[in-house]
Amino acid sequence: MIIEKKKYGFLDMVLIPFKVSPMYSIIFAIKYIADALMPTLSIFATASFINNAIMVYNGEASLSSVYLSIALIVGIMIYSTLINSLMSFVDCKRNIYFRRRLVPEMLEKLARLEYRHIENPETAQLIRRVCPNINFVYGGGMINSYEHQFFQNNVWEMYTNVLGVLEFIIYFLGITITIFTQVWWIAIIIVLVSVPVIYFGNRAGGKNYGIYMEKSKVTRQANYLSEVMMSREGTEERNIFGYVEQLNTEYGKKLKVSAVLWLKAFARNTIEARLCGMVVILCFTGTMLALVQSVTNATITIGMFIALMGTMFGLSNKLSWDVNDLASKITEKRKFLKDLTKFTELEEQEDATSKPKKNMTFNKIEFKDVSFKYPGTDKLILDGVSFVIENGKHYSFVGVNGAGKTTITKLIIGLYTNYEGEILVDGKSIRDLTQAEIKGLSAVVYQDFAKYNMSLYDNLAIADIDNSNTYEQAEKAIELVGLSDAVTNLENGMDTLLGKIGKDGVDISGGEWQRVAMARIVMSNAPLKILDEPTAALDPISESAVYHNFEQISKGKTTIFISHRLGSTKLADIIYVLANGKIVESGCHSALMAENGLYCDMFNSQVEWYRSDVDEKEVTGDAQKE
Ligand SMILES: Nc1ncnc2c1ncn2[C@@H]1O[C@H](COP(=O)(O)OP(=O)(O)OP(=O)(O)O)[C@@H](O)[C@H]1O
Repeated sequence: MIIEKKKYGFLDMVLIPFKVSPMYSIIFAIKYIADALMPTLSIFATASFINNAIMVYNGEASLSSVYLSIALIVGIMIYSTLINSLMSFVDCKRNIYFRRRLVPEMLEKLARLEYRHIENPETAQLIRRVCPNINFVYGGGMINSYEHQFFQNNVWEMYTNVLGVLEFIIYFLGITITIFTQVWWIAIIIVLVSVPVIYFGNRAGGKNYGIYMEKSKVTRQANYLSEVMMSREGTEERNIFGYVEQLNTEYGKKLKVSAVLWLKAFARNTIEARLCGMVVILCFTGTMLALVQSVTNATITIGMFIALMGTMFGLSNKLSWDVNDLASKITEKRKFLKDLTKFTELEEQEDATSKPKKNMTFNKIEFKDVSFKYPGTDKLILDGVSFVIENGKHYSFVGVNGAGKTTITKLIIGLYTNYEGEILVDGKSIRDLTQAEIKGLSAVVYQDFAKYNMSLYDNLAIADIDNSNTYEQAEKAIELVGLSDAVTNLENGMDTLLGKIGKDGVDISGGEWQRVAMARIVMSNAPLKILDEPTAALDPISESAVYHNFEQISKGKTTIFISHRLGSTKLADIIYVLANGKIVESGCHSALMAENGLYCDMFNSQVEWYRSDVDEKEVTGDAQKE
C-alpha cells in the first residue's frame, strides 16, 4: 500500500515517489544534481580554456594544454544536448510505471469509500481534486490549478519540484563557493543580494497560487458554458432554443475575468521578478566592474573573469524567475498534500469491494419507524416510515416527486447507514449484514442507469460477474424485456458492440438501452429486483409488453416498482403511498381505490387526462355522425 491514512507533510513529497519506485527516483535525483553541478564545472572549464588559449597564443604553452578544457566543454555541451531527450524517454517509461502502481490503488480506495462521500458536493470535489482522472459529478472544469494533472503526475511533480529546489541550492552553493575561492567579498555580496530576492520570489510565488485558485473557479464556470455549447447532448436544444449567442457572450465575460486575473498575477510577477532582476543585475554589474580591478591586480585570471561574467548573469535570471516559479509550485503541491490527507481520512466501507454473495434468500425485509436525512442536510426525507417487503410479492412505491421513493431503495441497498429506526432482513439489522450479503440481496435499475459501451451480452453478464449465467439465459432475458426483434436486426447479434466508442459500435435508442438495463437485472441472481422508473423511456406498446412479461420477469422473485405511470401499480400485490416522509396509504390497487384517498386521486387524475381526450373524441365523433 503506497497511499495510506496519515497526515501528509513536506517530506512525503519525496517519500511517496520513492515508495512507488526507488529506481526512477534515484535516476532523476542524479540527473537534477548533475544539472546543478554543470554551471560550476562550466566555470572551471571555460576559465581553463581561455587562460590556456591565451598562453598558447602567447607561445607560453603547447596546444595540447587546451585539450582537457575543450574536452570538458564539449562534454558539458553533449550532456546538455542529450540529457533532456534521453530523460524524456526515461520519463515516459516512468510515467507508465507510476500510473500502473498508483491508479489501481486509487480506484480501489474510491470503491471502498462510503457512498455519502460521493454524493456530498464537498467531498466529491475533494475526490476530484485528488483524483482528477475520476470523472465525478458536480460540474466539469478545473477546481484547482493542479487539478488538470492526473493523480500520478501530481505525485511525481511534487518530487521534481523538490528536486528543483535541491538543484537550485546546489547550483547556488557551487557558484558562490567557486567565487568565494577567487574573490571572497564578491561571494558575500552575492549572498547578501540573493537573500531578499529569494525571500520576495518565494512570497510572490505563494501569492500567485492564491490568484490561480481564484482564476480556476472562473475558468471552471467558463469551461462548463463551453461544454454546453459544444456537447453532443445539447445539439437539439441548442438549435431549438438558439441560446448559443447569449451563452457565448457569458462565456466571453468569464474568460475576460479569468484573463484579467491571470494578467494581474503575471504583471505583478513580472514587475516583482523584473525589479528583483534589475537590482541583482545592477549589483552584479557593480561587482563585475570591481572584478576588472582584480584582473588588473592579477587576483583572478582573465579566463575566470569571463566565465564568472556569464555565470553571474545566469544566476540573476535564476534568482528572479526560477525561485518565484518553484515557490508557486511548492505551495500548490502542499495544498495537494493537505487534500491527500483529507482524502485518506474519508471513511471507508468494510469489505466494500467484495462480490455479491450467491444464492442469498430472505423471507421478510422490514422498515421499522425509519427516519432519514441525507448527510449534511437538515431536511427529514423519511419520517418514521414502517412497512414490510415479503418474499415473492410485488410492491409499488407511489408518491409525488421528491417524496422519498428512491431514497427508500438506497437504504435497502445499504448506501446509507445513518438512519434512525431499524431495517431488518429476517430480523437481522441490515447494518449487521456484510457488503457481499447486501449486494447479493437486491439488484436495481435506476432512472439514470448505466450504458456500458460493451457487447450486448457483456451488458447483461456484468450483473453476474462470475458468469454463471449462460448465453441462453441472456437470450431469455432479452426476450422477456421485448428486445428479441431488435437483436435479430443487429449484425453480430448478442456480440454486437453497443455505443459509439468502437468502430463497429451500434447506438441504440433510449428505450432500447432501458430494456437492456432491465434485462441486466433479470440476469442477476439477487432475490429482490428494484426497478426505479423502469418504463419511463418506453413507448406505450413496449411498456404494455414489458408489463405483460412482468409475471415472467419477476417469477419467484420479489419486486419493487417505482413508477409515476400508475397503470403499472395494478400489477403490485401491495402499493405503498408516500407523502411528507410517511407512508400514508397501503394496500392493493382496488383497496386503495375504494379508500378514495391520495392514491385514488393520483390515479383518477391520470385517467382523467386520457378520458377527457377520449370523451372529446366521442363527442366530436357523435357530432360528426349527427
Ligand atoms: N444526495 C442527496 N443529498 C441531499 N438531498 C437529496 C439527495 N438525494 C435526494 N435528495 C432529496 O431527497 C428528497 C427525496 O428524493 P428521492 O429521489 O428519494 O425522491 P423520489 O420520490 O424518488 O422523487 P422522483 O419521483 O422525482 O424520482 C428530494 O427532496 C431530494 O432533493
